[in-house]
Amino acid sequence: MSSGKIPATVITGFLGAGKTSTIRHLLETANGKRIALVINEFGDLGVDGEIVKGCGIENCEEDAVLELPNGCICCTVADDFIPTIETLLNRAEPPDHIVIETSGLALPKPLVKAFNWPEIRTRVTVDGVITVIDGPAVAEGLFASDPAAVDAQRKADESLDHESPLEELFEEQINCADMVVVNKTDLLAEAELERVLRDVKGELRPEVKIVRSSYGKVDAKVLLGLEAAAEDDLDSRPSHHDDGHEHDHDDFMSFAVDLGEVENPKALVARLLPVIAEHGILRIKGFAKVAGKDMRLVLQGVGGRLQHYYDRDWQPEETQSTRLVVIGEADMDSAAIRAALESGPASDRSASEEAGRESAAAF
Ligand SMILES: Nc1nc2c(ncn2[C@@H]2O[C@H](COP(=O)(O)OP(=O)(O)OP(=O)(O)O)[C@@H](O)[C@H]2O)c(=O)[nH]1
Repeated sequence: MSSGKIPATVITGFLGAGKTSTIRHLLETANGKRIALVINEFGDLGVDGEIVKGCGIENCEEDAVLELPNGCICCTVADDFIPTIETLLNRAEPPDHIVIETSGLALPKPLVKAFNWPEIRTRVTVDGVITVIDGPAVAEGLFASDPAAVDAQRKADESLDHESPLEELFEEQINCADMVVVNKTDLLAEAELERVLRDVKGELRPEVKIVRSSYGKVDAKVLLGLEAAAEDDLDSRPSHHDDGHEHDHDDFMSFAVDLGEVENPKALVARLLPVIAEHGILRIKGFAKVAGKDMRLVLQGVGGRLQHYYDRDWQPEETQSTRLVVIGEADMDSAAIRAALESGPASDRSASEEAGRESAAAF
């Protein structure tokens, strides 16, 4: 980059939209570029970092992945984010490019603003903000306002912010974008996709490019090198929080459950699906111990869609158990969800009796 600054790309997007998948593909197509990855995750299991570290991609060494597990990168800028970037910049061999994955609940604009902090301003620039969108979730109206609820809220208190937390986050993330990736096109009929593309386009600044993808398969050449210098262009990226209005951490919550050993993946899925549906769980992910298997099972749920696959052998130092992070809106009933998930077949439960350990945290 002509400025001599190291470029940084911010990858944002709602829970489960496909950020980690996009980053994996980016690393696979980076063509020898030395990329450092900063991963910020909501929930305390570090699932995304683990998945990327286990990827086996050439050029993707473990020390190139730094995790910021505190849930909301935009609110821990001074304590976590700036020191992490400084660490990367001060390495004997600094990276060619920094890629930052925000948690699905983070606001990108405060993060972009942080690139103006004197500690890093002269050495790094925001090459671009890339917002990954879950195409089917947009098509199903997950981020649209609920007119009845808004009306009821307005009647109750005129001064309230009338948008749903999901709608507001979606707007924050696309308002800040330099490029939007409409992902999961494999799950959309052409007409639905066209509608999503049209709707999203209507919300964006005119110069913002939209690309479509399936499983985040967008080449690094497309994603990197936008040269947006977004930190110099904050005014064109409107945010609900420009007036100093605080970013509310109480809209969403996460907690971890430990389900011991499961009989097989099918039984685990059968146990999870009705609970996800009944409680409107937004995201569930983690690793499972399957009876008789040496390999760890990765479990990924976005809304009612569940995927699982074995990624690698359990390591000797790891506790072989099923640990999942559950993420939802703040009013979800964590006690009922925990009870429902733990009431699987007795053989599935044996190892998890002491698992009351709740790492619940409201953000
Ligand atoms: N069918 C389909 N599934 C996808 C696609 N992209 C990602 N997924 C799946 O969606 C789930 C979530 O994908 P991730 O890439 O982990 O999403 P994320 O945005 O990083 O998730 P969080 O970091 O938890 O917010 C995984 O099970 C993926 O395999 C896609 O294009 N099509």
